[in-house]
Amino acid sequence: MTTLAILTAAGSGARLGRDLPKALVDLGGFPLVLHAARRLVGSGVVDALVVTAPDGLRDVVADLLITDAHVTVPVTVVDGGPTRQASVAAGLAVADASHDVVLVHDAARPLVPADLVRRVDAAVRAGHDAVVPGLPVTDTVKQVVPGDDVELVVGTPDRAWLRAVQTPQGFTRELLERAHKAGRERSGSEAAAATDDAGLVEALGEPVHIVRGDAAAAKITTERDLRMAALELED
Ligand SMILES: Nc1ccn([C@@H]2O[C@H](COP(=O)(O)OP(=O)(O)OP(=O)(O)O)[C@@H](O)[C@H]2O)c(=O)n1
Ligand SMILES: C[C@](O)(CO)[C@H](O)COP(=O)(O)O
Repeated sequence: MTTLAILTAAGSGARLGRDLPKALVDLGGFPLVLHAARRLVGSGVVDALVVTAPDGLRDVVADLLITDAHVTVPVTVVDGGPTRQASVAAGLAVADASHDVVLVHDAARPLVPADLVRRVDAAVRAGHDAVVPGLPVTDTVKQVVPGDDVELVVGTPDRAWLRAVQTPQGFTRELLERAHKAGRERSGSEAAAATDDAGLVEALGEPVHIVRGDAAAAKITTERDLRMAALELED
C-alpha cells in the first residue's frame, strides 16, 4: 500500500488578516506550509505530496517545497479552488491513481506530530476507510439560533458525545473520490461546501472513525493561534 498526502494551502487567511496567504506566513523562520510538509514527510508513511497553492503562487510554493532538503518525496503543486472542498478536489484530480490511501492535511495545522500522521495512516491501512483525529471537547457547548449581539440557546449537547476534529484525515482513495464526486453533485454553491472531508463521507452514509488527536496539531486561524504555535515550537 502507498499513501498520498494532499496538503491544503490555498486559503487566503482572512481571519489572520496578513497581507500574504496564511500558508506562507512565517512561524519560527519557516512558512506554515513548509512546517506541515516536513512533518507529513517526516512521519515516514507519506510516499508523495500534492499541495494546493493560493492564486498566482503555484511557482512560489513549488520552489519552497521542491528545494527543501527535508521534503524527500515527489511533490506536485496545483492551483487551489474557491473553497477548501474545491481545493481538495483539485488535489485529488491530479493524484496518481496508484496510491491506495489519501491523507488530507491543512497547512493551517503546521505542527502536526509525526505520530498523529502515522496513527491516522495505520488505522486506514488496518481497514477503516475513513479516519479522523479528534479530541474531547472541554467546554460546555450550546446550540444557538445565530444572531448578532445576543443569541438564543436551543440546546446543550452532551459533550461526552462530542469530538473536535483535526487533520490529517485519512481515507481510501476510492472512498474519498466517491465522497467528493457526490459532494459536487449535491451542491453547486460555495456556501454549502463541507468544512472537512469526513463530512462528505458521512453524507454518503459511510462510517467515519476517530483516532486520538493531539493538541499540537491545533489550527492556526487568528494571530493568537500563531503566537501559541510559536510557543509550542520553542518547547
Ligand atoms: N479555498 C481554500 C480555502 C482553504 N484552504 C486550506 O484549507 C485549510 C483550512 O482552512 P482555513 O484555516 O479556514 O484557512 P483559510 O481559508 O485560509 O482561512 P480564512 O477562512 O480565515 O480565510 C488551510 O490550510 C487553507 O489553506 C484551501 O486549500 N483552499
Ligand atoms: C478540516 C478542519 O481542519 C477540521 O477541523 C477544519 O474544518 C477546517 O476549517 P475551516 O476553518 O472551516 O476551513
